Amino acid sequence: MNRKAESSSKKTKTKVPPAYRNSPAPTESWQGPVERLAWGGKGVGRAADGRLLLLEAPLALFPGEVVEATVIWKARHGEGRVTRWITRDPRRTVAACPVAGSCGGCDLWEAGRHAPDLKRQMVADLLRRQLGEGVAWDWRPAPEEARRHRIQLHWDGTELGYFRRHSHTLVPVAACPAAAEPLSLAIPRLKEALIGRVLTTRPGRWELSTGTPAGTILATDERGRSWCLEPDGWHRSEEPLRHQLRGIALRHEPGAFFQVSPPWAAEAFGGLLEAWGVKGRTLYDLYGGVGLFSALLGKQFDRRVLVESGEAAVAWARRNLESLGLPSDCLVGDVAAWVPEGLGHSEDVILLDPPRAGLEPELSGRLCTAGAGTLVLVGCDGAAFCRDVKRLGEAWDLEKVAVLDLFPLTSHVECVALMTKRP
Ligand SMILES: C[S@@+](CC[C@H](N)C(=O)[O-])C[C@H]1O[C@@H](n2cnc3c(N)ncnc32)[C@H](O)[C@@H]1O
Repeated sequence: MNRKAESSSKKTKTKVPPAYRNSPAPTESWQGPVERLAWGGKGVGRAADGRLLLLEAPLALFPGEVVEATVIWKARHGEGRVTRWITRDPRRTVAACPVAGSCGGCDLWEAGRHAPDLKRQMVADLLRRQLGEGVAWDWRPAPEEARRHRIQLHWDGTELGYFRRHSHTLVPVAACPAAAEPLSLAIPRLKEALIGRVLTTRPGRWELSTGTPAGTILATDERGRSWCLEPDGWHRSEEPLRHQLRGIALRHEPGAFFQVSPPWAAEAFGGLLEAWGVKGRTLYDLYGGVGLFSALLGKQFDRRVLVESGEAAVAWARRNLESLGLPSDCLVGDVAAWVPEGLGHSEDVILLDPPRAGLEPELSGRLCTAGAGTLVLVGCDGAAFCRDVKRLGEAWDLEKVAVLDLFPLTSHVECVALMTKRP
């Protein structure tokens, strides 16, 4: 093929959706019942020859529903997108969001008030399969009023909105019912300022965030520059976000990691750690962010060592814990490199809250040599969490598991384990 013919053939290639990319297999149509929900909210179906099928639908699937899907077959299983419902579960409801189904944010809108039941089933299935029948666990549902205190929007030069699921196609939004009301009301104000060139007009990501209680609104661009929304418009701001949570004050840079729904997260984690009686001499707060867990556990420990890779987060952790009168060593570092063999003494607690991917294998191995008597593992990806609990199981006994519904309307949850060191 000459160069011209080659380049024209490239131009005419059709765009393949990400879930179907790299697949040599053609798509085919499948019809059948959803047997159960797998981890992550996908429905499990089965082909006539018994092969497993993972089904994705934009707004929840209920076990027992009969659906039609477009499927591609991989080596061992199929992946399908639901295109039609043959039977619908009577619990399915109308989504209270005009862009539900097209925006990639909340995947359980049509489950309505039954969404927590679906999540609970999903988690039960995962924990039973991964950790065994005998593991008892606590479920902490989200309160009705839990809302997001930060949302990530995209500006394409004309429209402001969320990305469509599995794509970079913009879905314009004028409001977001999953966000705290002041944040939702700020969306059109941000768009107005972008259109009016009051704020930088370059296409890119914007984060809208608010503190606790929700009130002050900050818009942060990709370069980390923030503007505060005042009655007369947006003003450049260097101020941190401020949260009052369970009687403690925390501050952090806008745009940095903090719990999505801080009042509920603080209540859920704080209540749980209190109920579990987590206390001791030194707390190793690993992946510590701006010090949320060190602050929540406060005077339950004589001393805290916080390790976190973000320099700005560590600077805020130092200020936060100092203001709370909690003596702490806050260190910038990679937890996997920092954790030594034999960390801590029997009265110490190691608390780990890693990013989604969980713990690196060498880190789990080193934690198995620790001298600390108690370990708390927090994980926002259930599969990675179970894998890490099993790896740590070489030296640590699993005492308790709790699952917190920190992300209402989505199939995401936060898993927490309490483990004690075997003598
Ligand atoms: C899930 S967040 C938890 C933060 C904090 N515990 C909280 O609840 O606010 C994970 C944190 O780990 C930090 N992090 C990511 N990789 C890291 C690493 N290899 N070593 C240390 N910190 C890391 C991130 O910057 C982030 O602040």
